[in-house]
Amino acid sequence: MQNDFFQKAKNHLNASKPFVLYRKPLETAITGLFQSTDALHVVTDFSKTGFVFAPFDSDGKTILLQVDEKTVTEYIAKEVNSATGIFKSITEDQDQEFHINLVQKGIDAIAQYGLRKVVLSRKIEVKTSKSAFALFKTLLDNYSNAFCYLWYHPKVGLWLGATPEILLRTENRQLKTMSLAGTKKAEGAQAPVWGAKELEEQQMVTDYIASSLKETVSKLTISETESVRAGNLWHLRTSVSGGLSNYNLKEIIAALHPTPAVCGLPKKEAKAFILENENYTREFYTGFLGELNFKEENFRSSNRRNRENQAYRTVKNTTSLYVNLRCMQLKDDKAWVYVGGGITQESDPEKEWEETVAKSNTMLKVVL
Ligand SMILES: C=C(O[C@H]1C=CC=C(C(=O)O)[C@@H]1O)C(=O)O
Repeated sequence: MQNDFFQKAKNHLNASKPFVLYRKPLETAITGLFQSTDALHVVTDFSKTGFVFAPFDSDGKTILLQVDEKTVTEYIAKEVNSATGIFKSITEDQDQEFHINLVQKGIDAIAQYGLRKVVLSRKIEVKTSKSAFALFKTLLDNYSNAFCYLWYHPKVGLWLGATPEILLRTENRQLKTMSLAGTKKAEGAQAPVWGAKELEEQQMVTDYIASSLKETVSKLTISETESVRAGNLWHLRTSVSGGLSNYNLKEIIAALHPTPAVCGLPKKEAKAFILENENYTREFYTGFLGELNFKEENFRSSNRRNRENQAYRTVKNTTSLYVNLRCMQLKDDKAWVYVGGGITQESDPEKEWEETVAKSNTMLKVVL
């Protein structure tokens, strides 16, 4: 079964037809969605059904993969060696100098122009001889609590990732989202002791999400903040949930994306700073991806006295979108790995550089 699943995807890739393979966090089922033509469908109002792939810059095109065929199979993850190395790219020395200067510029802009936080990132180019499918399986084996995917469209490109961050999940009129920010390298199994910089940086994301959803969400619930592990890193996470008074996905997405976990605060100024000062275009890194308006069927049986067993079928409308972090783009024998981090007044440029090195390990350890 699993061979057929991957063979079908390989055939699609060879025929230059769009598809996506993915596994949700802590699940064993992998899903393949296949589009039968190479048409480029663009999302305008988020009312259609399909798999969305959206860029960081919301002025860019959000792609919709139309589901002409769907297959699901079980994937038994292989045991992996959890050792991590330090992988150096060819241009690391120039990259380091540029990134440290960029972070310093960000800190200066925070002091001078009323920015509170800006997320600054870079792109690392490495050579790889591994196939997209081999890389995807290694992601599945290594990152069981991430959303792992392999996405392809002949007119856009080939992307892979293992992201720890949900943008949003809706089930009918229930909404769940999260604020994920703050990073520390894992040393042993113990959660780290967080510093004021990380706590403040993550709190800004929580406050922003809560205030952005104020109008559209009733009974907003904000959880305690907890430490969560993603590969060799720890992050701070707060869950946010509530009921949607008005189900308008386009509005909700516009209110959330891009959150200060990937852009900054105030949003408009931080985005302008990023577009002007990063020396590359993020494309789909720090965008979002996932299932849009899927129908989930549930069967419940009722065993009431004096009645035959009856099965009730309920259909839920669900959307599950993830932020495109810990990801890479593949082209020929090259992989571009994308990494960034949140800069605040308290940031130390050297440490921010090291944080991006640690984050890049998530992808580089599977590529090299
Ligand atoms: C922008 C990235 O991470 C975000 C998500 C978690 C922690 C982050 C941080 O500590 O800066 C970032 O906000 C990235 O991994 O490329």
